[in-house]
Order: sequence, then structure tokens, then C-alpha cells
Amino acid sequence: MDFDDDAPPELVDTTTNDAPEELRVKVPITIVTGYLGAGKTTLLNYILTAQHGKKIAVIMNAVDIEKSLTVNKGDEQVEEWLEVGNGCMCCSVKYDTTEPSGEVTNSLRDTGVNAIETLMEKKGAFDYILLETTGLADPGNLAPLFWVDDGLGSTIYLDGIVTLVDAKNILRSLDDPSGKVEGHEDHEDHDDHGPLMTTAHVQISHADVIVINKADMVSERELSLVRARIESINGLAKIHVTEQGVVPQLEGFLLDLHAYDQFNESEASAKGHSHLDPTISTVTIPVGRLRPGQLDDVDRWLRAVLWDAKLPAAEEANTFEIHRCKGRLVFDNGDVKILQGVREIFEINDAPVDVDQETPVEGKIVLIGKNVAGVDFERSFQQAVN
Ligand SMILES: Nc1nc2c(ncn2[C@@H]2O[C@H](COP(=O)(O)OP(=O)(O)OP(=O)(O)O)[C@@H](O)[C@H]2O)c(=O)[nH]1
Repeated sequence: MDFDDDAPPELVDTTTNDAPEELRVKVPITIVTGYLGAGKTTLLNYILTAQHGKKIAVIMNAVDIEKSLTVNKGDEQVEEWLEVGNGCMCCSVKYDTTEPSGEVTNSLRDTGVNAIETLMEKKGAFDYILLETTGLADPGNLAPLFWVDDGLGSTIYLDGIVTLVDAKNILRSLDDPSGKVEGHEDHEDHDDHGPLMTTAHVQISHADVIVINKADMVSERELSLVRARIESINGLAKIHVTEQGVVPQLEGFLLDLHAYDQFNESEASAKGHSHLDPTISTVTIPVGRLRPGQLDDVDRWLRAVLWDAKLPAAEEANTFEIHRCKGRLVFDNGDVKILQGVREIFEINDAPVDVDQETPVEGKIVLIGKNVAGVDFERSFQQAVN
């Protein structure tokens, strides 16, 4: 091989789309959500102070046309403004993201992703981006914007959704009719019937991490009631109990979550049989070893459940609505695949290779959603995948 020792190394900016795919550094984006006053600002300030030497962009929510942006450079915090085309990012997301089919429109996805990429071109790349939503935002509308196909070559990736709840008020919020969420577009007809679904429910059901904050305001007993109710809604999320949002360390707790590219052992043991909450719960479907040819059956079953909100051979219409799904599929040829889904959007990809881990014996699919208790997903899956 020719090797010219004198030639200077070529410098490549690995944070832009001009960089070769294999060199491109992707910046994680974490969505931080939570009911009004749960402690989002406190948590974001804590992250900015607790991390050292990293450059973090916090896109604070604002209801006007610009979004406040804090860029942390060492000890110095600089306020900037981010223009997001047609107004507040969360509002445009809330009303415009989904076509009737449930597909996120490319133009809107581009708006969100481009706004952040432009920002990075102006300010240099960040190590992390934290996007704080309004207290009333439904993260299920926002997540697909940043969950971009690898093939599209984005410079950012969705790292996870962190939901803060206020230990003192969360149970009341979950039962408060004034917090009712308006219908998700394609299931509107179900919304006036059945149990109450509040903003607090959707913020918990979509979360990868749930921070139960203001633990100092409740007794041990109140705290365990809160925890049990939250776990019954979302059996997948990691739960941290905090005061002032303080966690033992940031990585793996609030940052570097990799919630959309992994399925770990704690997720594999997700609890899914308590239905303490009348509206949303978690169900787990054991999935035996599959033949490679059965992947199409799994895909077809998921499309019926996630897109049509129906069990394939069901005689009667169902009233469930899946918010988050996650799973691991194990094949008899040794392949392992990971399922990830938010509302109607889902992906099945090869699991990252982990040389230290033995191939799991069997797989599992976990569904979190409204009215899932009592639906026999397991039998339906077994009938469809055989
Ligand atoms: N007792 C107690 N108070 C807290 C804790 N965390 C935050 N607070 C206080 O709760 C209030 C609300 O906290 P914020 O961080 O502003 O909450 P937020 O979610 O950003 O609020 P909005 O922007 O209104 O949605 C503030 O007065 C905080 O000082 C905690 O762990 N314990």
C-alpha cells in the first residue's frame, strides 16, 4: 500500500452530512416531558450543572414563535433563540404531524430535524440535545419526528423520552377529568367512551425513563402507591425517585439511554400483569423461537395491531390503542432482532452484536397502551404466527 508519511491527515467535520457515513457522529436527542410544575426546569438546570465539559443544547419550550435555547459551554450559559419555521415546534407537531394514515409527514420531520441541524451548523455540534416539551404535550406526537431512519443520514438520533412526575400530585392528575387528552386522530370515536385518558397517562405510557420527583413531599406509603400505579401503566420504563431531579449519575439515568436501539434484560422481565390503572397498562407476549420465514407473519400481526388497532382475526372491533411497543425476536438460526415502536410507527432491526451475551432462549413483545387489559394478544399472536 502506498503511504505518504508527509501528507497531512485530512480533517473531516464528522457532525455534518458531508462527512462519510461511517465517520459521522450522531448527536443524541432526549425528550423531557412532564406535567406542569413537575420539576422539568429544575431537572434541566441540574443536568447543565452536573455534567462537565460537555456541550448540551436545551431547547426550552416556549409558546411563541421562537424557542429559547440554552447552550452550555463549560461554566458559561448562553441564551440563544431557535427559529422553527411555522411556530412552536411542539404545537406544530401536535396539530400537523400525522396524516390520516398515521404517517409522519416528511416535511414536518424535516422541519424539526433541519432546525436542529442548522443550529449545529451555526454553533458547532452538541454532545447532547434535550428538548423540553410543554406540560401539556403528548410525546407520542413528537418522538417520531426525531426517530429518523439511519438511511436518511440524519446527524441526530432519538435517545429516549424522560417523563417527570410530581410525587405529590400525580395520582390526582391521572384521575382528573380536566386533564383529558383529546382523541388521537384515527381513534377519535373511542375517546368519549371507556376510562379517562389524561395527559399524565400519555406522558407516562411513552416514557423510557420516569423520574418520580419531589419525593420529599410524600410519605413512604404514598410513594409506594405512586410507584405501583406508574409501574402498572408502563412496565418497561426505568423509574428513578428523586428530590430536585438529582440522580446518582447522568449517563444511563437521564442521558445515553439508547432506548431505541436496545432491549435489555430488565425490559425482558417487564411486569405486565397488574392493572391498577383503569386506562393504560402493559402486556407482555412471550414469543418462542421463530423460523426466519415467520418474520413476515410477525410484521403482518404488528401492522394489524398498531395500524388498524385490531387483532387480525377478531370478529368485533377492539378499542385498544398501542402507544409504545418494544420486543426481542429470537430465531432458530441464531438471529436476534429488536422491535421498537411508538404509536403507528415501528421498526424491526438486527440486535446489536454483544459478544459477552449468549443468544437469549426466547423472545418477547411488550405492548403499552389504552384498553389493552383483557385483550388476548398472546392467543392472537400465536394464531397469526405459526
Ligand atoms: N419540594 C420540592 N420542590 C421541588 C422539587 N423539584 C422542584 N421543585 C420546585 O417545584 C417548583 C416547580 O419546578 P419547575 O422545575 O419549575 O417545574 P416545571 O416542570 O419546569 O414547571 P412548568 O415549567 O410550570 O411546567 C419550583 O418551585 C421548584 O423549586 C423537589 O424535589 N422537591
